[in-house]
Amino acid sequence: MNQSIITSYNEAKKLYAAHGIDVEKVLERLAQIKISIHCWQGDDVQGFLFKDKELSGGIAVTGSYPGRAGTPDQLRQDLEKALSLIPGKHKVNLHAIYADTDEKVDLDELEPRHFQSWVDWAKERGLGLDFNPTCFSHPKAADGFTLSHSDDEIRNFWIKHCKASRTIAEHFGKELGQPCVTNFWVPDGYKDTPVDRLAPRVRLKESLDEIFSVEIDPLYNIDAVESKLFGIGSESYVVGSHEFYMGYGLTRGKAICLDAGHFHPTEMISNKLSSILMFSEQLLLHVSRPVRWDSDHVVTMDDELLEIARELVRGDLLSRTNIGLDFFDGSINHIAAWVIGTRNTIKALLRAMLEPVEKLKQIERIGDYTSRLALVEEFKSYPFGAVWDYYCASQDTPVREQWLAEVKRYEQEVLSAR
Ligand SMILES: C[C@H](O)[C@H](O)[C@@H](O)C(=O)CO
Ligand SMILES: [Mn+2]
Repeated sequence: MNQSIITSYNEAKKLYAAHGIDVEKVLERLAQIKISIHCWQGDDVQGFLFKDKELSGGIAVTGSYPGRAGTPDQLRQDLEKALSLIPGKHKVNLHAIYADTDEKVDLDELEPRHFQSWVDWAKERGLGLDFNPTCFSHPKAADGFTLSHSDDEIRNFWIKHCKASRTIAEHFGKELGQPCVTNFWVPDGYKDTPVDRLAPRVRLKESLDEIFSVEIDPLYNIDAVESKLFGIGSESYVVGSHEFYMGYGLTRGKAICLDAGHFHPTEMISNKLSSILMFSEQLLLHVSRPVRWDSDHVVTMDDELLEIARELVRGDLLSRTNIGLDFFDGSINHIAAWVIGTRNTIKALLRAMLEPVEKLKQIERIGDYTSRLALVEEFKSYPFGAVWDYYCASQDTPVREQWLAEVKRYEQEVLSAR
């Protein structure tokens, strides 16, 4: 390792040690944290099951940056490149439309064998897999309703798909020796104000109860349910609102998924974590970045990211929180997007771990808000960057922006040939 990285790290260690922070222990802890890296950033949420299907469900990818993955092999190759530039051991998050098969198979007929190549790949690389049923980009979701559809035939199709998804997830968990988190998100909602808000919610509840009626060992699969405030075409009403899934998750023992982009623009998910985890065993996060709306921008080191990380660290919530990413930016290099968003998420956790949490809590308890503000502000410019550089180097990943040259080289040699 470069001597200047070691020298800076040792100096930083002394500054943190003066506040009782053991940097080596922090790095050991950081290395245990898995981020669930979403495959869909790699191909603008296209998937492989249905060729040339329009993305639907009220979500949108803008931009047409060249080189997106067009086959499962390309997507895995790109993920490997991204993973080689991100410190730590992580998980990859798949959607059902990423099945790797030549068969003509619909969503309700998917089986674990259609994902065997992903399992083999993950096993070989020591990665975990997470999963999502895909309740969009399909003719049976064309009118914007799936699990809460008023037509039983359509609703049953989606119930079957979600059941199949849990069987696939269970297989992932068994094969990979770590639980697969299966996240249920449906786009169902109305563009304009509905007359009956209740009936679709009753149907969604019934569909979910039917899906979850099959017991699966949590050693293999953990279910999560994701709410949303609005989508494109569901501006006035979303069936699976935050209140709906809070109630559903808490009464059914399901993890609640909080997506940072699924709330009012000034409503932050960081302020929800300690409340939800007081009553729920587990939580799933979709770390994303809304810009004016649920725009799924690449995660940057903004105030909210740091606040999410602080909440997880200060409340000792990390062991019960599954951290997933959810952004899709088609205007920049797809691999760079993964690397920037994932490195930022890990770096924010490191920053949070390098704060004198116990000391700050004690100061707050005795009402010394002056010292609280002073210390929190001073710690913002403590040398966490030196610790981050050391961590990246010690994990055999590029230090600072060195990863960018590698992405550019890969773009020249691999992506530009697609
Ligand atoms: C593709 C994902 O499932 C999707 O982004 C979902 O998680 C979501 O956040 C929809 O807005
Ligand atoms: Mn999401």
